[in-house]
Amino acid sequence: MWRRVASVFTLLAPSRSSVLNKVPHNLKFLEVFATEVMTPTEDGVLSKVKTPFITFVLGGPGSGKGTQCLKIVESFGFTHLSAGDLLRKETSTNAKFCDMINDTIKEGGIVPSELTVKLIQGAIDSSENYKFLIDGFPRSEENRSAFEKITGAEPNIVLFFDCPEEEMVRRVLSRNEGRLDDNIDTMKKRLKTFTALSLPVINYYSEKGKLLKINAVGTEDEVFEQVRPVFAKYEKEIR
Ligand SMILES: Nc1ncnc2c1ncn2[C@@H]1O[C@H](COP(=O)(O)OP(=O)(O)O)[C@@H](O)[C@H]1O
Ligand SMILES: O=c1ccn([C@@H]2O[C@H](COP(=O)(O)OP(=O)(O)O)[C@@H](O)[C@H]2O)c(=O)[nH]1
Ligand SMILES: [Mg+2]
Repeated sequence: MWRRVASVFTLLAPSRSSVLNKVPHNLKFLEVFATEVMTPTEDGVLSKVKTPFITFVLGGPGSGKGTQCLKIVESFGFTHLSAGDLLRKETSTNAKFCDMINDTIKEGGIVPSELTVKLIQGAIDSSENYKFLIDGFPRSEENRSAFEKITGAEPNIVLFFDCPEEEMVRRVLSRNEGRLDDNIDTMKKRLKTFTALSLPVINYYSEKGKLLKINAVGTEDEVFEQVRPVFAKYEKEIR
């Protein structure tokens, strides 16, 4: 029997009310690409539970994460959650955090993990889908450990768009979306943040054998031809 799991975030957080509260707490997403676990229902019968398939999409600013995510959505039906978009949206709906988020983005810094994780968690919980691209998060080891601690979940796979700095600068400066951070001063700061705080996360997942490195140089379609086989290979298993 297939059941969709309403929340990914209860494996280590049993206080939240969700179908996953019934999953034994020591079960984690250790198996890369595994999307089902056996879990006892209320009457004690074991049944298959479909667990969310989480892909972290990482890479420097302007490396093409968002662009490739849209293509993955089109071809493979994932739900795209851009952490940056969630934070930008929060600035228009949450006066309390508006200035803090905008100032952090303008300075090329990283917003406190608890807020970002809460926004990602809310977006996953309110989605009917079970396949997620989490774009632009985690940006630091602290982000990563907060996500694991708060949600009890880990990504199934991690994509890394590897792009030279000069190319990222070129792309960001011609992005033309009216963003606060698409200027040369902020970009320099963002690149420093990326090297100092985000690369360690990428190395962490590389050591765990979860990292899929993509050469981000080339046309959008050329880059996607490297991305496509990753999802095509596992499409049946995560359906
Ligand atoms: N392969 C590519 N070649 C040239 N420009 C690209 C490519 N991929 C994306 N872009 C452009 O570069 C800019 C940054 O891309 P985006 O997807 O927003 O990157 P990120 O989300 O990593 O910051 C956008 O204007 C986008 O249209
Ligand atoms: O998990 C996140 C994601 C984004 N940001 C902030 O939002 C900015 C823009 O992020 P986004 O992912 O939209 O930028 P991109 O890399 O796509 O250009 C970052 O530089 C950070 O200041 C953050 O603090 N935490
Ligand atoms: Mg982006």
